[in-house]
Amino acid sequence: MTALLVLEDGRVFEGTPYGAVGETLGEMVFNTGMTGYQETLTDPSYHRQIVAMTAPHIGNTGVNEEDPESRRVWVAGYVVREPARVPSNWRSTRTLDDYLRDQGVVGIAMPGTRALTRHLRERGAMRAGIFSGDAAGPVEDLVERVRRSPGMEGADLAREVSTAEPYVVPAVGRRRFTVAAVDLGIKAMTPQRMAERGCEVHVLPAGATAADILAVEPDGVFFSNGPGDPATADYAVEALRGVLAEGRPFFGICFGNQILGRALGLGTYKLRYGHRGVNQPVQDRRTGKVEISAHNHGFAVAAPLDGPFETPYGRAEVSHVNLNDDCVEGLRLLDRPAFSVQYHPEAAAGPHDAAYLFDEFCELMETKGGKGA
Ligand SMILES: NC(=O)CC[C@H](N)C(=O)O
Repeated sequence: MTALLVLEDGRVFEGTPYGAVGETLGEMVFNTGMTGYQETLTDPSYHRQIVAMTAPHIGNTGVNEEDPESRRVWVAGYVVREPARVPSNWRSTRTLDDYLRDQGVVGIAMPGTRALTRHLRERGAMRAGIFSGDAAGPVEDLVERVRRSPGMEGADLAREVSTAEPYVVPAVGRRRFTVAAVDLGIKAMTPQRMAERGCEVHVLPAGATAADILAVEPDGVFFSNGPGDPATADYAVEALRGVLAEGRPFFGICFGNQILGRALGLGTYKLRYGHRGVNQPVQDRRTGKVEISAHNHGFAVAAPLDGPFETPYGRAEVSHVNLNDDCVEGLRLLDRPAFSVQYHPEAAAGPHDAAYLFDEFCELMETKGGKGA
């Protein structure tokens, strides 16, 4: 059986079905990680995106019960070059193909993942569709279907993936801090990394207001990663402004960094094809040290790179930059206890170079947060 990957600019790739058979639409992006495919599939930030893996062999270690970052697979579709024929790992309970089929994720295995990646690097991320079985038809019709689907700019998605109800992740060992974490698409490893450092993490739905957040009486506040266009998340910006006005310690990751940028009055913009993978070089501008880091973002904050700038909450600066493209990778307030990064210090499949940022959040809570240790 044939499967087709159709891009909005009319480019078509042929392959065979992988996972579920049928039709899916989404934004076409690529991920360069050599490892961590389960974490990628279950990262809520990939909601409404079709993800192509550039690593040529996917599924080698099968699927286990421990690595998912959330309750389900979120990618809208999955593109691989060659699926593993004989998955093998002591933790594996089934094959990736089975798992994708079970979760209803339409995918394609195709020889052209390298050509696809080069195309996206030149033309930028774009809308796409995978069609197989009864869904495959005349290519002109499929291109039309893709062109009629919604794009990522202007997409308000965080509330679609967030928890409906608040829940608590208990501290491992003695509780040192109470953290209010707003789930804009949070990954399981994030509260886990905080819990390991003695944080009791109260995870709140995306729509939480400043009053809801402060009602937890937190030592610190956290805003998570999440899908969609940060320019749409006015509710989160407003909630964060309330938190900053109170002077509570704040840490944000990815979408959380973009929301901090917006709360400071900065704009966000769409990158041509974004950063998705586990080997992006980010420089900490305080120390000059370079971290190899995990990324998943298609948007970025526009901020001055040439030194501190004024915001309604005092001075701020760009704390981290990406050495590949000078993109803003972190923000820090100089007069209040708040900072954020565009990349992923929790990185479950690694690398762990940026894990120190969780320690910095704990230090802020200890010195500026009231209750402390
Ligand atoms: N992982 C994230 O939080 C991604 C943030 C945002 N959706 C982006 O693509 O830039």
